[in-house]
Amino acid sequence: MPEIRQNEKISHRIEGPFFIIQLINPDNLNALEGEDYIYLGELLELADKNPDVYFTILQSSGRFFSSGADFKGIAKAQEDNGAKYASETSKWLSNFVARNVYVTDVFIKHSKVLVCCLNGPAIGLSAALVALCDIVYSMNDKVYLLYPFANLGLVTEGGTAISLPLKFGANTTYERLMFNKPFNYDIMTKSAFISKNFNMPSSNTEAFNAELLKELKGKVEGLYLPSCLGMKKLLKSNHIGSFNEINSMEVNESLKYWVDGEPLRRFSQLGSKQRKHRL
Ligand SMILES: CC/C=C/CC(=O)SCCNC(=O)CCNC(=O)[C@H](O)C(C)(C)COP(=O)(O)OP(=O)(O)OC[C@H]1O[C@@H](n2cnc3c(N)ncnc32)[C@H](O)[C@@H]1OP(=O)(O)O
Repeated sequence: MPEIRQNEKISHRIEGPFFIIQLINPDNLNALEGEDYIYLGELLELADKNPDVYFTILQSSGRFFSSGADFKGIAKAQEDNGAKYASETSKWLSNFVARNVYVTDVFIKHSKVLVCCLNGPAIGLSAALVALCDIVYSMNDKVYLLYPFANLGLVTEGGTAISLPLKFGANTTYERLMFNKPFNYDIMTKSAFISKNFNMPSSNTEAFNAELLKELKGKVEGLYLPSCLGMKKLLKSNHIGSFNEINSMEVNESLKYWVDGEPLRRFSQLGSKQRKHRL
């Protein structure tokens, strides 16, 4: 495997045709900073380039899959002033646009089958990446996806302006996004977003990950795996153009919100617990 730097919040390994990526920072509910999302993207690129890999598996740890963008990281970006950037636009192009567009693009164009082991809730950009996966399994019925853009002064990102209507239907998407409500387990099962619920207790994510991987190993036995990649390519071709277009539109639309400063005010309230998401 080609070398890649280490990241203390994300591990990876290869087992047979599976490239397994695991979020390993349960203490802050697997929140990710900008650099972590870039690292995740780089791992996906490694999996993409490896001819022995057919499935990229996303696992997590603890009680949340991921609570999204780390508000401490966003505060750091705000302090990132000095002579480094000529303007607020320049700062947020670097701290937001470039990162978001990159990680979303890597997920959109990924050629291996993307499997998400959803052990718990996912929020924000992380939830957007879950919605870009090809197959999702849940640990139990406590899982949900929350896209709190309306509560944070943001707009859709990570391709959600297209992935959510495609996967959950347009009206459900409008209602959940406009009023900042989670896509809960019932919605996810009604729309067949979740392929199987493993019905395991929330305290046992490692057992869920192990059981799911064992099941996947059984499922791929005897298959001609290049067929899986060929089918993924064809299935993806239905919407790839729209995903690429929306990725660019979303970040460009968001930029003015960052420059205006409303997301920062709201992320800071979230960090100091003056603001909460209604769940
Ligand atoms: C690049 C810009 C892109 C933005 C898109 C996004 O991703 S927007 C989404 C941003 N994320 C959020 O809005 C979620 C924020 N977190 C919460 O609302 C709550 O923590 C929760 C997820 C609803 C869980 O609440 P609960 O009461 O169950 O747990 P705690 O709040 O006590 O959290 C436990 C510890 O984890 C820390 N933490 C949680 N989320 C984040 C986060 N996003 N960033 C940083 N840290 C996070 C939390 O602070 C607690 O740590 P302590 O040290 O114990 O205080």
